[in-house]
Amino acid sequence: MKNLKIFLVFIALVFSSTIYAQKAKIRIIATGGTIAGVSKSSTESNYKAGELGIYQLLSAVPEVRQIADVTGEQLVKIGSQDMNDEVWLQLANRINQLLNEEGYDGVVITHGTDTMEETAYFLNLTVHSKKPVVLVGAMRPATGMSADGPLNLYDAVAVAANKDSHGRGVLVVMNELVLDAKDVTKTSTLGVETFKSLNYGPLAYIHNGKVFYNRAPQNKHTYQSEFDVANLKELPKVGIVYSYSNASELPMKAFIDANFDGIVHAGVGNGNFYHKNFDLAEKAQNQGIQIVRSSRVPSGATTLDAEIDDAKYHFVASNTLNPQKARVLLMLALTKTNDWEKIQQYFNEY
Ligand SMILES: NC(=O)CC[C@H](N)C(=O)O
Repeated sequence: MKNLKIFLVFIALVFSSTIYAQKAKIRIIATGGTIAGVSKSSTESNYKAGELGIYQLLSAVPEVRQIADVTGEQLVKIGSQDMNDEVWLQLANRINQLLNEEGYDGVVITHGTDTMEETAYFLNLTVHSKKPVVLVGAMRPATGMSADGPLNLYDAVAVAANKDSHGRGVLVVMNELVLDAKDVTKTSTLGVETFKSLNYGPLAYIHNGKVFYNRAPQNKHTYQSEFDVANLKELPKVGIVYSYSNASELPMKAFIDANFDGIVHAGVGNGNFYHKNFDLAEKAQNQGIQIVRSSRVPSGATTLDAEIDDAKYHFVASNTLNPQKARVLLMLALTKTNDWEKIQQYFNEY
């Protein structure tokens, strides 16, 4: 009887230690945003983003400790409208370190939603690992009624700890969906269902912490990426010019005069220009400023049956990349080359 008891305790110990050993080691990097936002009352719509620290966020979801071995660090505490190249470079380098040198199995980044899609795409091109990197945020502040942050954070850790998430590039987890960095975009200023993949649909849905994948991104990313920011102190200067009827040429002119390295044109329809901006863009390209033809239309590509002959003007078609993501790829492409054909190749591959 005594031997049986010792045997059972031994089995329980071995069993629990293997369960513990199997828990993925996940690092959370906190940057701010509404997920860490605080308002005066639970119904207050006016709030301050990025107030709470990482361990305060985690205390709202103790359940994450059941699915992963979670630790955290605070990189910055900002609303993501203030996201910038410097923080992007720090973030990419830190994630590469955590995954490739410090033995973490996955990284979750808490982030404001305003520019989350840009950060996701930047990391998709600069993190070199198959391990999951997940961005997560919230639309309601942490102190709001039915705050969406705790469930989103729980889901993000579940996705980061899931073996099926490997090799799918950087992911955005919001509102029980997994969305890929290239296609995801914010579509509503207020709704919790704001993030959508308008061209290809979500990669997976999540229910009770279980992740059900439907597809994998077809473009190159993360472990296949040839972009490396490890030794960069800054990124090339690329601006965005927005088009509309009777558009002014002043913004395009200002970027040219300020010697920007590239301009992304958020054109109308299939990437079309107001004629005065077209003339300026042609002139800029001849001076060595790269022009990417994107569109203000939320979905579809700027390539097929375009009214503009890109090969003639040496313009680069953004394909399905929206202007803010086309800017990210153009900045990274310009760290490698100033040849428009090579840049177009990057836009076809990434
Ligand atoms: N829902 C949000 O996260 C918006 C808050 C803030 N503007 C940000 O992007 O950080």
